[in-house]
Formats: sequence, structure tokens, C-alpha cells
Amino acid sequence: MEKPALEMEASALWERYVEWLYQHKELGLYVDVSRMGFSDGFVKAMEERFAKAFKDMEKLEGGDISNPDEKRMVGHYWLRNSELAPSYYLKKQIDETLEGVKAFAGDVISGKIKPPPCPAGKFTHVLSIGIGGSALGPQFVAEALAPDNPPLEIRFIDNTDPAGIDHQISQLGAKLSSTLVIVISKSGGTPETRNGLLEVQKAFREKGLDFPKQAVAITQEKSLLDTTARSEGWLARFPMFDWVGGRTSELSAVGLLPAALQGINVDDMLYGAALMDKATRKQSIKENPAALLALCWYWASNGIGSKDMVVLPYKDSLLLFSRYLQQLVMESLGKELDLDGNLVNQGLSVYGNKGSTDQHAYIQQLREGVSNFFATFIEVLRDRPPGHDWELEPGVTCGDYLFGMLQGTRSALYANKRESITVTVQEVNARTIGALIALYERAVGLYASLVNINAYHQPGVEAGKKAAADVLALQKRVLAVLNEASCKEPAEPLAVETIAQLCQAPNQVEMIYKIVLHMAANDRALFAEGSRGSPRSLKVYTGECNVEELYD
Ligand SMILES: O=P(O)(O)OC[C@H]1O[C@](O)(CO)[C@@H](O)[C@@H]1O
Repeated sequence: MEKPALEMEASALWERYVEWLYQHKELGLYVDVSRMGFSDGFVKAMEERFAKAFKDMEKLEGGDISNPDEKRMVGHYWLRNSELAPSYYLKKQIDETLEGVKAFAGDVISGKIKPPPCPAGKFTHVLSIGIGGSALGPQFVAEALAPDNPPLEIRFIDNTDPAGIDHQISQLGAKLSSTLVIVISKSGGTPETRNGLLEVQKAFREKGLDFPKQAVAITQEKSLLDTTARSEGWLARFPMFDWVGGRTSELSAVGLLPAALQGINVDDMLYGAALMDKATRKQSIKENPAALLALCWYWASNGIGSKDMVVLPYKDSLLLFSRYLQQLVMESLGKELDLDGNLVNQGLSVYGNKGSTDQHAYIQQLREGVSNFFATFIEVLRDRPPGHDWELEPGVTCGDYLFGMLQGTRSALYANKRESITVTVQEVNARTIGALIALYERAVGLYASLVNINAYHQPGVEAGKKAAADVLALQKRVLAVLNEASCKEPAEPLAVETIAQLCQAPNQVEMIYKIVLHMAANDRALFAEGSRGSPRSLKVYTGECNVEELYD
């Protein structure tokens, strides 16, 4: 009888390794699933589901409405092979956008397009404003592929944290005058991105700079951002297509423009992705690396996300891969309902940083603690560019240590019956990064079919956005109430419970206390008496009577 994979002797394990090893020759990419415990019986039992998943992906690529809730096609695969687009019009849009991105980046790098305050100069920096899928891909790619001295250096604003925004602007300093600002938002209305834009526009005004002459928008046609950019005459606008989701947009203008401006070869990224797309269309689990990943995810987590996926790239430049995958996988698979409307609460949790750094952070728990995960090692064979290596000690380089750490951790986990997948690439370059993106996009698509969910919408995010808007609306009411009390003679400091009554929101008293605490920390409210840690003892006022706000 076949021994369980996690208890095999060395020779049987070697057989299993050889039998299951996947190699993509041209990409120099391997997927090893031998350290996952699935049996042949499990693979057999999954074949029918996979047959359906392959068909679902075929229909998706053919232009079906594969995102039924939003009534949208799902076309990120067409971006790297526009011949696949279901209409000539879409193909033309893809080709023209790609050409436009490359031509614009080329003109900026050559200095044909230059910042107005520096007639003799060139753009030196990019400031990219966006969040979620409109930031994570460009951040991952910049970290992985930007050369040491890129033609334009990139910085990111990906939050509505004022101190974080100030930091980015002050790091640019005088270089703001030679900074190209790219605002990325598919919807064109995401509050964090809008706030980043408003803050940056203010910084431009304060320095007497002409923002539109240094600004580019990447957004859906006719979105608020698009209309603003058009009416203000921004330097350029590039489209985000309705049928490309934020988390799968890295190989659209969203990722390609920032990459091209940093001197990264975007054709190579697209080519790598196209090669991987071709490989992952194969309708045989063993010969399809994305199907192998989806199979392992299903096996490890019982098809219900019962285990987490720890992603460990052993390469500094791949640091952000785990963060990028976190959104791709969790926003796609974390769903309450399946496609038939049943309550399923699906998902697959992803976390990770990089090896060997994480060996000194949490591998202790992975090896000996709670066994609620499976690992994915990302291995890079080429340590450094050729000609730069040297031996730290006889016969051993620094890269050999990194290799040893990865192999040692993989073996140590296996010895304690902890499962792992290893994805190996020859080197980190534009082609392999494109291929890795395409590999995981397809694995997510296949897995979503296996568990019968829509991977391409994100209804859960809306609830948080709405709740945040409610908090801001409540804050405005609190301010109005405080303002009115402060305009009385003498001013009347109010208890938080009284504020809640006056706002007609007695059930929101805790939120009102938090709002007041936040305003006080930012000198927008004052405490007449009481201790901040004893909410009931507080008496609050604004310190000044703002008549304008009162009658607003
Ligand atoms: O590109 P947008 O529309 O600004 O959205 C940013 C992100 O917000 C989300 O809609 C929700 O977090 C993501 O799916 C998306 O990538």
C-alpha cells in the first residue's frame, strides 16, 4: 500500500519528487509539490472538478460574463495576448494603450516630455498614488525589478495617513518640481487615493508648481478622476478597462507605465506572462503548474481555507510578493456566498515576508507550534549577476548560505509533517516576474472554480467603506453640535453622552468618544474637565465659535 507522502522513506520520496516535478523550460521555472501530502486517490477524485475548472477558464478567456454579480467579463489574460480578446475593438484598445504607455514612457525618459519648471531638465521621479490593486502590483514590481539607477525613481502614496503622505513629499523635497505624479484608480473615486491627490496638489500649489503639467491619470473612462484630469488638462490619461479587476491589473497600464518609467522591460514582463498563460491552459493537472498549485491549496485546506498559506521568497527583491499575493488570493477567494448563493465563508489566508529573515521571526512556530498552515517557498537559482560572486569561506558563497537556509527549512518542516510547495525560478527578471503573476492569477481562477465562487468581485470591501463614510458623517454632526455649544455665552462644554443625544445618535456614544479623542489629539477639540481614560468624566468644547460652520 502507498505510504502517506509525509512519512515516505528517502527513496520513495525521491520517486515522488521526480514524478511530480513540473518544469517550464523556456521560463526556467519549476514547481515542486512533492512535499504536499496528497495521494493518487485524491488527485483522481479531483479530476472531475478540474475538468469543470478548465472549462470555466476557457469560457472566461472566451469573453463570458465570469463576474456575474458585476455583470463583467474578466479579461486580464487578453492583456498579454490581445489576439485572444473577444472583439476587434477590445484588441485595438489593448494594443493602442500598450503602444501609448511605451511611447509616453520613452518620451519622458528621453526628456521629450519634460516638467515645465525645468526647461532644460527631465523628470527625475515618479510619485504613484493609488491603493490596493492600484498600488500593490507596481510596488512589487518596483522592488523586484527596478535597476539600481533607474531613469526615474519611484515613490508611493498608498494610504490616507497624513504623516505618511508628508513623509513622501518631504523625501522628494526640491525634486517635486521634476516629479511625475501618476494617480491610479479604476473607479476613480476611492477616498484614500482622492485624499492623496488633494494633499499632493496642495504641496504643488505651495511650491508654485503647475500640477496638471506633471500629472497622469490611469482610470476608467468617464470616472470622476478621468473627468477631472480631462477638464484640468493633465499631461496624459491612460485607460483602465472595465473587464480588468484591480488585483489583476499589474499587466495593464496600471503596472506597465510605472515599470516602463523605471526602465523595466515591459515587453518581457508581458512575454513571460503569455508563456505562463499558455502553459496553464493545459487541461491536465500534472502538466499545468497553476492546476498543481490549486490542487495543493485544495488538499491542504480541505477546500475550505482551513490552513493558511505562508509565502516565503528567499530573495530580498521578492519581498513584496507575499503582500501582492495576499490581495490577489484573499480578495479573490474570501467570499461569503458561493455562485449558487449558499453561505460558504470561503477563503485562503496568506502571509509571509522573506527568507531567511523569517527564520529568525516565526519559523519556530511553523516547525513546532500549531500546524495550521502550508508553506510556499520561492527559490531563485541565480544568486547574483555573473562575475560578482566570491567565496566567504572555502567553497561557500553568501548565496550558498541562502540556498542552505531554504533547503534546511524545507527539510525541517517536512520532518515535522509540515507541508510545503517550492516554486523555483532561474533568476528574477522581467520575464519570470510576468510568469509568476500569471501563474498565481490562473491558480486563483482555477481554485475559485473548484470551490464554486466568484473570484472577481469584492462585496465585503464595500461594507468597510460604507462604515467609514458613516463615521465621517457622524463626525460632522459632532463638530456642529460642539460648535453650537461653543458659540453660547458662556461656552458650554458637553459630556460625550450629551453630544450623542444632541446628534440623535445615542447608540453611537462609544464612536463619539473615539471621535472626540481623535479630534483632541489633533487640537480640534479641547477637554474642559475629566480624564481621557474615563469617558463619562469628560466635558468637551471646541475652543472657538465658528459661525460659518454653524450655519453651513
Ligand atoms: O482602483 P480603485 O478603484 O481605486 O480601487 C482600489 C482597490 O479598492 C478595492 O476595490 C477594494 O479594496 C480593490 O479591489 C481595488 O484594487
